[in-house]
Amino acid sequence: MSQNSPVYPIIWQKDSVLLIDQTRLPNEYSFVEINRSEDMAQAIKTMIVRGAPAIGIAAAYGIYFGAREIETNERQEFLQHLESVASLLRSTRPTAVNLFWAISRMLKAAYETMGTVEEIRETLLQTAQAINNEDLQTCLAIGDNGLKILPAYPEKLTILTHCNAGALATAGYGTALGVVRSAWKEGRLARVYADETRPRLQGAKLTAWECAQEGIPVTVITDSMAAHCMQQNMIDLVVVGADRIAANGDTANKIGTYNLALVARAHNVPFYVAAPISTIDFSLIAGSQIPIEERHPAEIYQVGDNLLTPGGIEYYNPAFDITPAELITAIITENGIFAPNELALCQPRENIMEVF
Ligand SMILES: CSC[C@@H](O)[C@@H](O)C(=O)COP(=O)(O)O
Repeated sequence: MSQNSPVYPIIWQKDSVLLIDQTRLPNEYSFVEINRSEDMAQAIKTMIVRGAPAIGIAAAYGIYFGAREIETNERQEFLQHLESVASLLRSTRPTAVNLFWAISRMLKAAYETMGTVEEIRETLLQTAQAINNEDLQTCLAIGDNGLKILPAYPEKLTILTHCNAGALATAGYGTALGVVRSAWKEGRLARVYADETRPRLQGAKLTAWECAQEGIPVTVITDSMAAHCMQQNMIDLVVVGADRIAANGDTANKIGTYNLALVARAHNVPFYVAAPISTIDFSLIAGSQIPIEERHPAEIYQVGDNLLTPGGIEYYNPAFDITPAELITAIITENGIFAPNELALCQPRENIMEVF
């Protein structure tokens, strides 16, 4: 199995969590210490921690912090309090299903522990740590599975990716960037092209930073340059992450992913999604049912203190879009590679979404 990358965005230490502050990268590599559920909810909302698997892990620790915040030995009162912490954490970001998946798994662990409140707290800590550790293993497996698609392509590949689906967006290593890392380690990667990813620039700031850390050759382009690069035969394949995949394979990912998939189809460039099975929402028949987060328009009109647009105008700032399954070549998971219309074969680890 592949070796890990050195970037861990969520670190458990003694009785708090250290988050890499992703709003400050690449200019500053610093950590924020969190030990309260409300602060964890705020960190997810403000994108100190971001990326579908990472916000799931962060929310799991948030539930554990919530469990420490109530002084009671009464089981029912304790579980009720956990439910309200869960509601707060669920309200932070609507699109990435890993958030809801992780919270459900935490609540299930609490309900199924028949011991004292203190024993439930201990179970919750262990469950949060398990979610974190498992995600790292999952990403390594996705990276390894990604290698299986490479024989069909040139010896030295150029891969285009969008947003940041790297170590920073997961427990470590990454999903789409995990495939890139594995290809690099196998000597199969010539270069990765990173879309800058307007408006929050996760590609320019985070993906480029991660690649630079490990010496992976990276070229940042603006989102509007992808079609030109494909027309010039500069791109062998596209690999992106996902925030939520419906049962029919329609995939929600960072805004601009759909454009990229259309452009890739127009140029016969294969378009892969790399994601853990916890990102598949088998309760949704199609992508049209996936809730799309809308964020503050300042993300569009303001950079630092500079205003980019005139006053008195309107904005629309959806943070994600839906790529229809028919534009996706295949979905790379920890359990193997699946055609988007064959997702039922990948066997969800547990269909927890239906339990709660
Ligand atoms: C492995 S992360 C996959 C996705 O979460 C990623 O591509 C993405 O869209 C992240 O969006 P963000 O708004 O930065 O949380």
